[in-house]
Amino acid sequence: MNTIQKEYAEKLVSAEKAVEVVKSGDNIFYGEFTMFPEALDEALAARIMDLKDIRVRSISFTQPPKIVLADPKKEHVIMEDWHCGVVSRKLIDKGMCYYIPVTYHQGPRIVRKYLDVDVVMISVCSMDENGYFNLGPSNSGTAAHIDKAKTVIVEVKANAPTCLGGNSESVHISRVDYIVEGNNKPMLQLPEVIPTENDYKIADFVMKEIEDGSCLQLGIGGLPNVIGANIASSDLKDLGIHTEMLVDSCVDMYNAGRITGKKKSIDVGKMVYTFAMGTDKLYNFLHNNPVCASYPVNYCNDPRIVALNDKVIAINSALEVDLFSQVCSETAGTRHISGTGGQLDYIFAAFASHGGKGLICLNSTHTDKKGNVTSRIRPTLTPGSVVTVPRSIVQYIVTEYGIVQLKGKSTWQRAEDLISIAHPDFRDDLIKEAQTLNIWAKSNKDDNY
Ligand SMILES: CC(=O)SCCNC(=O)CCNC(=O)[C@H](O)C(C)(C)COP(=O)(O)OP(=O)(O)OC[C@H]1O[C@@H](n2cnc3c(N)ncnc32)[C@H](O)[C@@H]1OP(=O)(O)O
Ligand SMILES: CCCC(=O)O
Repeated sequence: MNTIQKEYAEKLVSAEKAVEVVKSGDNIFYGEFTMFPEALDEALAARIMDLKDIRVRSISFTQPPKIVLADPKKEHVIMEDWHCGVVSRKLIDKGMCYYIPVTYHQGPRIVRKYLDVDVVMISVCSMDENGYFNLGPSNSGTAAHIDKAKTVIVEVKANAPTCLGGNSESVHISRVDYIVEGNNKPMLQLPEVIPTENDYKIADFVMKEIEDGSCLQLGIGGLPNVIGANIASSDLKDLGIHTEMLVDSCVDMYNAGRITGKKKSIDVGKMVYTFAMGTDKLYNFLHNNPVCASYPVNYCNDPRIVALNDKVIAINSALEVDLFSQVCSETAGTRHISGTGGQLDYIFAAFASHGGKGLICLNSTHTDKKGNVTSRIRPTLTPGSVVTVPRSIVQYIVTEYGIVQLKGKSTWQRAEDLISIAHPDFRDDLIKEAQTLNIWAKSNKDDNY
C-alpha cells in the first residue's frame, strides 16, 4: 500500500460516521447538479432532528434533500439554492426552499469573499493514482466552496465520468477529511424534451445568425435540441463551444464534424463548459475525453473571458419580455421558476465578442394549465416578475414570428420591433398599450399590423 492508498484507508468511513461532524448552526454545501451526495444526505437525515439552525445550499439541487423533506416546517434546516431547477421550484412553491440571487460567474467570488462554509459534502469520481478525486460533470462553484470549507467530505461515485480540465476539476486527498463510498446509483438522465412546432420556427431564425467559426453557448430544452440537430445536419464549419452547460446536442454536433474549435482564441480545440447534464450519451462522451475542458464558473462564464473568442453566439430562453425590452427569465410574477444563471453573463459576453450576438428566444405565447393563452410579449412585466436581462444589455429577441435587434433603438422603436414578433392575436392590444405608455410613435409600420 503506497502513502496515498494508506491515507485513503485512514479517511474512509461510513456515511453515518462522516456526518457526525455536522453540528447545530453549520452551513453545509451539497454537491452540484448530478453530483448530489445521496448517501451522506440520507445519513444526515437520520440525525437532522437532533440538530438546529442548519443551512444547506447547492447550485441546482437535482433531488430534494432528505434532510429537508424530513423537516417540512424548517425547524432544523433551511434549504437555499443558487439556481432553481424543477426540484427547487417545487420546494419554493411549498415555502421549503429559498433562491440566492446571483449572476453565475460571480458565484465563486461571492463565496470566497462573503460566506462561511462549515461542511462540504460532494460526490466525486474514484480517486486516481495521484490522489485526486475528479469532480465529474459539476465543476461550477465547487472549488470555491472547498476553499472555504472547514471540513470536506467526499462521497465516491465510481460510475461518474471523469471530466478533464480546464482547472479546478479535482480535489486532492490531502484537502479531504472523510471519504465515503457511495451507492453508485446511475447518473441522472435528463428526460428528452420534445421540441414544439414553434421551436423549429425559432431555430430557423437562430440558424441564420450562426456562421462558420461561430463559438456557441446553448442551454437545455427543446429549442437548443433543435438547434443542435440543425447544426449537426448543416454544412457549418469549425464551430467552437464555450458554454455554461454541456448537453447531449453538443455530442451530436461534435460527432457530425461541425465542432473543431479551431477558430477559438482561447482553449483552442476544446469544448469548454462548467457543468454537464444530459444522458449517458453525454457522460460516456465526457469520460476522460481531452476534447472537453471543465472550468469553474468564474472562468467559464466571465464575460471578459468568453468574449476573448470571436463570434460568440449565445442562445438563451426567457419567460416574458415587456415593451420596454426588459427580459424576465426567472419568475412568473412572484412565482419563482428558475434563476439568472448564466443568462446575463452570456448576453453580455456575446455583445462584447467581436462579431458576437446574444439571442433571447421565446414562444410568443404561454398556455397555462387551464388552457388560457397569454402573450409573452407584454406591455409591462407581470407584477412581481424579475428583470433578468435589463433593457440596456439586451440585444436580439427571437420568437416564431421573427428576430429583432434592439441595441441602439429608442423605446418606441423597441416597442414596435417587439410587437412585430408578438403573436398576431395580441398585436392590436399591444399597440394600444404602447400608445398609453407613450412608447409608440406614428411610424410607417403603423398601418401594417
Ligand atoms: C441551463 C441553461 O439554460 S444555461 C443558459 C443560461 N441560463 C439561463 O438562461 C437561466 C434562465 N433560463 C431558464 O431557466 C429557462 O431557459 C426558462 C425557465 C426561461 C425556460 O425554460 P423552459 O424549460 O423552456 O421552461 P418551461 O416552459 O418548462 O416553463 C417552466 C415553468 O415556468 C412556467 N412558465 C413558463 N412561462 C410562463 C409564463 N409566461 N407565465 C407563467 N408561467 C410560465 C411553466 O408553466 C413551468 O412551470 P411548471 O414547472 O409549474 O410546469
Ligand atoms: C446554475 C445555472 C444554470 C443556468 O444558467 O440556467
